[in-house]
Amino acid sequence: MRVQVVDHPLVAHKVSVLRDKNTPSSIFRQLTDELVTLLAYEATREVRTERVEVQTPVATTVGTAIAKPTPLVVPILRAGLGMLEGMTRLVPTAEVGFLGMARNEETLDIITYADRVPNDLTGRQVFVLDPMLATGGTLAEAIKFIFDRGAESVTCICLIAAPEGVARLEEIHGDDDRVHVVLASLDEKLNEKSYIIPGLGDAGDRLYGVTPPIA
Ligand SMILES: O=P(O)(O)OC[C@H]1O[C@H](OP(=O)(O)OP(=O)(O)O)[C@H](O)[C@@H]1O
Ligand SMILES: O=c1cc[nH]c(=O)[nH]1
Ligand SMILES: [Mg+2]
Repeated sequence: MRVQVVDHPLVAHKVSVLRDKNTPSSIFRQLTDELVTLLAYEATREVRTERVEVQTPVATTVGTAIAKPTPLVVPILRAGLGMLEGMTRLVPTAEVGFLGMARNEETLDIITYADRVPNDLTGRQVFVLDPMLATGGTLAEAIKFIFDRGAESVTCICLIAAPEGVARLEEIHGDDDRVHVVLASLDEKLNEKSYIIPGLGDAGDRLYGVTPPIA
C-alpha cells in the first residue's frame, strides 16, 4: 500500500481554511471541490491509458486516451459526495457508483446503508472519495467491498487522515500494491471520541448540516 501526502502550498492553504470552525458550509463545499481536483491530479497518475490516433489540422499523430473499462469513482455518502464533482470534472469519462456508509458514533461500527456499485468490477480501477480517514473502519470496509467485486486497484482520495487510521489500513493492506491512499494532510491523532485532531470536525455536518444518526 502506498500513502501519499500531497505537499503543495495551495493544498495547505485550502486545508487551513477548511479547518477553521468559522468557515461556512458554502465555502467549505467550494474548498472541498477545489482540493479534490488538486489531489485527483496526483491520484490519477497511474490511470490506465491507450494510444489513439489524432488528426490535427495539419498532421496525424499518436495521442493518449483513458483506456476502457473507464475508472469507477465511488464517493462514500454523505461526506464523500462533496468530492464527486471535483473528481468527475477532472475525469469526465469516469463512471460513478455510490456507497452509503456511516460509523456508529458510540461503537464505531460501520453500517452500510446504500450500495449502488456495479456487481462486477473485474479489471476496474476504482477511486474512493471520502474526506476523512479517522479510525480507518469505513475505508477498510469500503476497500474490502470493492475488492470482493473483483476490482483491479483501489485508490482512496481523502482530505485529512489520522495516523491510527493509516496504520489500520497498513495492517490489512501493507503488502498490497493494489491499494493507494492520497491525502491532503496527515494529522496528529484521534481524540477519545475518535475525531481527528486537529481535523476539521464532522465533514458531513460541515458540508450538509447536522443529520440524526442512522438507527
Ligand atoms: O475512519 P472512520 O473512523 O470510519 O471515520 C471516517 C468516516 O466518518 C465520516 O462519515 P460519517 O460516519 O460521519 O458519515 P457522514 O458522511 O454521513 O457524516 C467520514 O466521512 C468517514 O466516512
Ligand atoms: O474527525 C472526524 C472523524 C470522523 N468523521 C469525521 O467527519 N470527522
Ligand atoms: Mg459525519
